[in-house]
Amino acid sequence: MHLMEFPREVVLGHNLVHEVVNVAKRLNLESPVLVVYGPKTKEIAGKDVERELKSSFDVHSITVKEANMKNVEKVLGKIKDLGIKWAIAVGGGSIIDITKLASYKSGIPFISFPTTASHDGIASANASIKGLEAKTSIKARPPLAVIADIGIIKTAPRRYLAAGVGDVISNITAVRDWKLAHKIRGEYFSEYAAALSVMSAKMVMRDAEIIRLGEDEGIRKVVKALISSGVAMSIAGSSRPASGAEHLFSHALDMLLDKPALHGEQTGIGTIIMAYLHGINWKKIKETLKTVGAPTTAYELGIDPEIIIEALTIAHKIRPERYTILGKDGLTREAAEKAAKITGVI
Ligand SMILES: NC(=O)C1=CN([C@@H]2O[C@H](COP(=O)(O)OP(=O)(O)OC[C@H]3O[C@@H](n4cnc5c(N)ncnc54)[C@H](OP(=O)(O)O)[C@@H]3O)[C@@H](O)[C@H]2O)C=CC1
Ligand SMILES: O=C(CO)COP(=O)(O)O
Ligand SMILES: [Zn+2]
Repeated sequence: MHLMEFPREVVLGHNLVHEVVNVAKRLNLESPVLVVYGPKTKEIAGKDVERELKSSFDVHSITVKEANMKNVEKVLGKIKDLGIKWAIAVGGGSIIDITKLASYKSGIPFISFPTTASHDGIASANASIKGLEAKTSIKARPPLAVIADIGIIKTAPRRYLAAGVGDVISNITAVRDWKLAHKIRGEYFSEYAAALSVMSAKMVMRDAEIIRLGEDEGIRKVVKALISSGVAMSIAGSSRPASGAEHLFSHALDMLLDKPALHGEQTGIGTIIMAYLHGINWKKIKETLKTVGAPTTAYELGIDPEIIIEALTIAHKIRPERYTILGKDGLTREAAEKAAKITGVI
């Protein structure tokens, strides 16, 4: 059986803190609600969401930070102890993932209230939690609703919007890898999921000049692309349409570094290199990332070139069941260095 679940409502616009109660009421959500935020996102929007909800619901809140199992358990504990009926995640990818997994494990719905446009987990059904045996995302459920306030997302440093482009542009190489796995390994391939995923990437590439400005129009475009990318993953029933070898490279960096760069920054650079390996137009990908202000070199990423090479050589081991351009044996050190040098990443 292949169950596809999607958000019931996606609200995109301005001053949406006031809209949270209306959305919750339309979805027949009841008290008590748990608001989940991080230390920063509490100040950015969390407290306001909490205040607004208090007019109609019994409200509890919790501050968490890193997306690890300890924090998921903390949120789960609150949900169980307080008999929470639904949750709302106000934050970046980490806060959304913690809430997504806790809500899935406890069987309650959650609303996604992103404060950045930096990742395509906003509307997706999977959660990335660190410290698990799986170094990649695991299955959960998508949010019941997404409320994306452009004014709030605009307050995030520009770096986050550029990272969002890096996460969406990954779809180009992810779908190439998926097609390869379909041809070579007979893996299930969804034309619809692949088409939606590639379209999202192509649209941000086309609109890079608008996105670069960091104004409302560009933010809207990135948010829509991130949501579409999440929907493509739900259609596929896995992160396949949005995660190929470029994501394996990013996961490898996460393993090797105490302080990795932003997820989307790393996947963007991974896309340049994997596009080169696929023999497609990697220069166009690099140009798009440059245009939106995303890093395109190890130096800009703040990562030692040696670590880039190492990540490229170990990436294929991270999710061996997902066939990619890296093949079963991965890149030799020489091949990794060459690919990184030719593309100007190191
Ligand atoms: N589930 C999925 O399908 C996917 C999941 N991911 C995951 O998402 C995570 C990456 O998300 P990302 O958003 O890049 O990073 P984080 O969620 O880790 O956020 C990084 C920092 O940005 C802060 N922040 C959030 N919003 C704002 C704002 N408006 N202004 C200023 N600072 C802000 C956060 O604050 P605070 O400290 O308050 O939290 C945090 O300190 C990774 O763990 C990745 O694996 C990525 C793609 C897909
Ligand atoms: O980040 C993701 C999609 O953008 C999720 O990918 P993974 O399943 O590789 O963690
Ligand atoms: Zn990603």
